[in-house]
Amino acid sequence: MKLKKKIKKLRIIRPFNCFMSAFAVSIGYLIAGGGFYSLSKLVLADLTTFLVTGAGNTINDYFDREIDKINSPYRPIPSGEISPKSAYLFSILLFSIGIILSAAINYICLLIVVINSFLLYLYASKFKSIPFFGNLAVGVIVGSTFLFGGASIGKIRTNLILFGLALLATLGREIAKDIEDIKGDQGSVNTIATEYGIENAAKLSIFFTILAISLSPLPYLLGIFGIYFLITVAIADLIFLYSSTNLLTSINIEGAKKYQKLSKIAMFFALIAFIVGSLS
Ligand SMILES: CC(C)=CCC/C(C)=C/CC/C(C)=C/CC/C(C)=C/COC[C@H](O)COP(=O)(O)O
Ligand SMILES: CC(C)=CCC/C(C)=C/CC/C(C)=C/CC/C(C)=C/COP(=O)(O)OP(=O)(O)O
Ligand SMILES: [Mg+2]
Repeated sequence: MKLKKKIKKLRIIRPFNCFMSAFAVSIGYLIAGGGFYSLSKLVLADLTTFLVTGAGNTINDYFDREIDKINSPYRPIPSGEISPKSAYLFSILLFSIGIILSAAINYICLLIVVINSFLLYLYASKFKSIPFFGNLAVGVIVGSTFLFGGASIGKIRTNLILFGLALLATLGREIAKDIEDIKGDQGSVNTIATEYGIENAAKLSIFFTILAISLSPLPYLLGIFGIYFLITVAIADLIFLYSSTNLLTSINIEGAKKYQKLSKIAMFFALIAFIVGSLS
């Protein structure tokens, strides 16, 4: 029973996001030409990313513990499963292990992890309350997963297009998530939704999502990936498009909730498309 409770507490790191981030790093590694010869670097990079993502999600819940009593009362801290102090210390431990592991890869990876760790901490404690800038910080961090995968074998510039696509799609999703969180954010966190209204936030969210969709054929048009990528990424684009039209027709908290969940599924299919592209 005790082990079950401990495992349940680990949901504070949002394991699915940790795996998804590490998966993106593996894709960046593959596309940059990583092979079996440097698998140890890939394993270290994936583990580092899993831990730093978990640390970022945990410190986010620590600083959001008051607003999450309204926005997400089921999360581990507001539900009383984990004390704020334990969550804070656990997050710092994960950041520390991630930084140490990245030093074993190379200096570029160490630099990326230190920058991302500070950005994740500052996002949770300060940037989240700066409209748009907070969303942009999350987009940059998510996009950096592809750069980190290439950096593990010394090729940081290889995945700049994937960085841009991930940044734009994440930016769209984060702005919509702030619509979903507007009740708890009101009066304590300044977001595009709280400062400029739900309708403007929805339009800006859809703008960045459509921009990401429009640019998604670039890896094919530039000859980086083949036709199988184009076919597979079209699935992701269709889900992004469906989620955006959904939000456009129901510009409210429920519409934003549905949009951001569909958008995450689209992101997963986009990752599959990148894998297909790198293997075909
Ligand atoms: C159009 C096109 C091809 C776009 C590319 C989309 C793409 C590949 C995006 C990157 C996906 C990725 C690597 C996600 C990492 C995991 C993740 C969902 C991170 C976001 O975390 C912050 C978020 O606010 C956490 O909230 P929640 O997901 O609701 O727990
Ligand atoms: C490449 C390396 C070394 C690390 C990457 C680290 C990554 C990809 C982290 C995952 C994405 C990320 C930026 C998470 C930040 C924490 C977070 C949950 C942001 C969203 O916070 P809120 O706006 O409070 O939304 P919630 O309602 O989901 O808490
Ligand atoms: Mg939060």
